Amino acid sequence: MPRGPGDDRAPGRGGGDGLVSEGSCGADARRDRPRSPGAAALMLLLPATMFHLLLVARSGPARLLGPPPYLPGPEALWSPQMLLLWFTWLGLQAALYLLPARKVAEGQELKDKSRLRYPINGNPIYDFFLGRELNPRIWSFDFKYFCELRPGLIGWVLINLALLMQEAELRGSPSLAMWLVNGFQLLYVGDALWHEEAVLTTMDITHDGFGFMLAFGDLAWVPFTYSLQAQFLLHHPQPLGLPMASVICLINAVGYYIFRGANSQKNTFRKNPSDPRVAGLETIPTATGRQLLVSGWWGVVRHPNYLGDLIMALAWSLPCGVSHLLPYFYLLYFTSLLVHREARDEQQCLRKYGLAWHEYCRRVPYRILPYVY
Ligand SMILES: NC(=O)C1=CN([C@@H]2O[C@H](COP(=O)(O)OP(=O)(O)OC[C@H]3O[C@@H](n4cnc5c(N)ncnc54)[C@H](OP(=O)(O)O)[C@@H]3O)[C@@H](O)[C@H]2O)C=CC1
Ligand SMILES: CC(C)CCC[C@@H](C)[C@H]1CC=C2C3=C(CC[C@@]21C)[C@@]1(C)CC[C@H](O)C(C)(C)[C@@H]1CC3
Repeated sequence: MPRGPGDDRAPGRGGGDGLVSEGSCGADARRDRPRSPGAAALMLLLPATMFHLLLVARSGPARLLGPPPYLPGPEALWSPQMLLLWFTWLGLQAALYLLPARKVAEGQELKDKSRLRYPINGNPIYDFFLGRELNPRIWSFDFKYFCELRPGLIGWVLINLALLMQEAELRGSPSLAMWLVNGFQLLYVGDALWHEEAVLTTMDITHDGFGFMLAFGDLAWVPFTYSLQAQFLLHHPQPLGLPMASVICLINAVGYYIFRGANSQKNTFRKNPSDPRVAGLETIPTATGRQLLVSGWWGVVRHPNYLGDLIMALAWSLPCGVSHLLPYFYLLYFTSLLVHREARDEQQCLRKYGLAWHEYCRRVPYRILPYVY
């Protein structure tokens, strides 16, 4: 297909005009996707879970495993003003996304050897859940890339801030636990935005379609479920002494050090294997010409970045004390998400690298937690 106006792909074989199409830009993410019957259930269960968590967080007993303390009336669930506010927020983020980009980065190589450009300043039910379009775009607006980092993540820390300010109004000043949760999660979101380009090498951008999971995940699950600890603390203040707060800060620092170190090492290596920061690392050659790191962070376990992320998830829950299970929901959900994600990535890498991946698994036998898993 001839390259039309607004084509956002770097030169390469294949057609496509930057619009969503069946061509290279409309790459179909379903190619090698195993079927799973759970998608329909998840599309009902996930919104219900999110509402249950938010209702329980506001209730006195805060019993995660019990029935919701009350069911709000329609007037509490529907507000034209809130809908307008949400679309205004989305519109603002979309407008900021469309501002002239300081830099334009190229994405991962597509099947037709072309690469999409991203400004740097997302069976019928199952496909709907996991998405069909790998790169849903209208001209240069990439819906998956836009949703991945901006409205949900920035919305998450804004909700946290609103809860911190509400606690200040309620109790005179925010609690130390609320400050910690706000600070840790602001660091996490700020890091994601600072390393915006790194999202181009994540599975969501390179492999997953933009369907219900990523749309709901980015726009609802992240802002309203990831702010659960702050929600809980507003309604269930927790005493936290400086010694314990210091230990929790250390745990978060260790997690962030591993998370950032591992992600930056792999992303630097993928962008330029000769970069002095990674050139000395031991690698395994593969038939694709790409190499696999087998020393450094990626020689400890096969997903060191997941380990760092999980350690931070623990640090986000600890300020909420141990009297309730609710604040640990994120850690439980996130562990299952990353275990499932690691298994999906494992299958993709086995297809990509064959014997080289077997050799990597032999040399680095643990997936996420050394000597455990
Ligand atoms: N907070 C949240 O809700 C979530 C956070 N995350 C975080 O997102 C980050 C990215 O995770 P994710 O997108 O799953 O994927 P990863 O960043 O872990 O990337 C996986 C890819 O990295 C490459 N790779 C794997 N092993 C090696 C190696 N030894 N040497 C070189 N390249 C290797 C492979 O791709 P290739 O070889 O093709 O380059 C593989 O497919 C993680 O830190 C994770 O914790 C993820 C999901 C949810
Ligand atoms: C609702 C479902 C059960 C689960 C939906 C999962 C999504 C919420 C996550 C899938 C991958 C994500 C990533 C991040 C946020 C959560 C989602 C969208 C991420 C942007 C968080 C910040 C990190 O620094 C990152 C590495 C950029 C993450 C990329 C993956």
